[in-house]
Amino acid sequence: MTNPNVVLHVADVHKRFGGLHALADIDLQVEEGQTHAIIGPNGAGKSTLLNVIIGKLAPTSGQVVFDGTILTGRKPYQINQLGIARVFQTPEIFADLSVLHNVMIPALAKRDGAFRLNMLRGLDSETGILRESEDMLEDVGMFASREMAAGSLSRGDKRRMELAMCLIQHPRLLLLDEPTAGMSRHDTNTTIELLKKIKSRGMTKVIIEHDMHVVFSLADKISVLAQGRIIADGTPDQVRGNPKVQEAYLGGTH
Ligand SMILES: Nc1ncnc2c1ncn2[C@@H]1O[C@H](COP(=O)(O)OP(=O)(O)OP(=O)(O)O)[C@@H](O)[C@H]1O
Repeated sequence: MTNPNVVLHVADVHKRFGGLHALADIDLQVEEGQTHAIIGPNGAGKSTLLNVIIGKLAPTSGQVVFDGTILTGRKPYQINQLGIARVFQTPEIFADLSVLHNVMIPALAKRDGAFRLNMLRGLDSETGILRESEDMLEDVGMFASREMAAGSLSRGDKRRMELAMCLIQHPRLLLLDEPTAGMSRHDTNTTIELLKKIKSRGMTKVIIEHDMHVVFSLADKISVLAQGRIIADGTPDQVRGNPKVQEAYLGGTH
C-alpha cells in the first residue's frame, strides 16, 4: 500500500556500468520531514544512488518520483527547480566575493529562474534578499564572517556557507553528501547541531555519511546499501541490531 507521507520514491531502480550492477532493485521511500540516511561500505553504490536522484545519472531501469512528479529523464537544473538541492559536492562558489554575496546569488537565481552574470552588479540594491541572506548567515553561525572573501574561509566555515547557499533556496528536499567529511570532531559536532536545527524546521533530508556518530545522531530512518542492494532499512535501532548490517558494514572496514 502506498504511504501518503512518502515524498521521494526511488522505485525499482537498476544502474549498470557495463558489466557492473552498481544499483540493483532499489526501492527507497523517504517520508516528508524525515532525515533518511543512506549508509554502506565503500563502493556500495551510495553516490550512484544520489546521482540518479538528482538527475546526474540516468538509471538503466526504474524511476524516481518526487511528490508525484517523475524526476527520471529531467535535467539536474529542472530537478533543482522542483525543490531538490544538494549540498557539499563541488558547490559553485565565488571565491573573491564576500560570504554574504555568495549567499545572495542563489537566492536571486531562484527568484529570477536562472543565474545571470549581471546579477553581480546590483547585489547591494537587493535589500530584501540581502536581509534574508543575513538572517540565513545568522542561522548557520556565519553572520560575523559575512564580509570575508568566501575563498579565505576554513573548510568548516565554507561548508556552513554552502549550507546557507542551499537553504536560502528553500528546498523541500535537501540531499547531503558526506556533510562532515574531513572535518575535525569539533566542526562535526557543530554541523550535527546545525542539521538538527534545520530538522526542526521540517525539511526532508537524505544524507550519505560514513561517520556513524553523525548518522545515529541525525537519522530517523537508515537504508543500508551493500554491493548495490538495500540489505536493510528501518529506524537506527532496527538497523543497529540487524546481523546482516553488522556483517556487511559495521563489522567491516568502518
Ligand atoms: N561512472 C562510473 N563508471 C563505472 N563504474 C562506476 C562509475 N561510478 C561508480 N562506479 C562503480 O560503481 C560502484 C558504486 O560506486 P559508488 O561511488 O556509487 O559507491 P559509494 O557507495 O558512493 O562509495 P564510496 O563510499 O567509496 O564513495 C563502484 O564499484 C564504482 O567503482
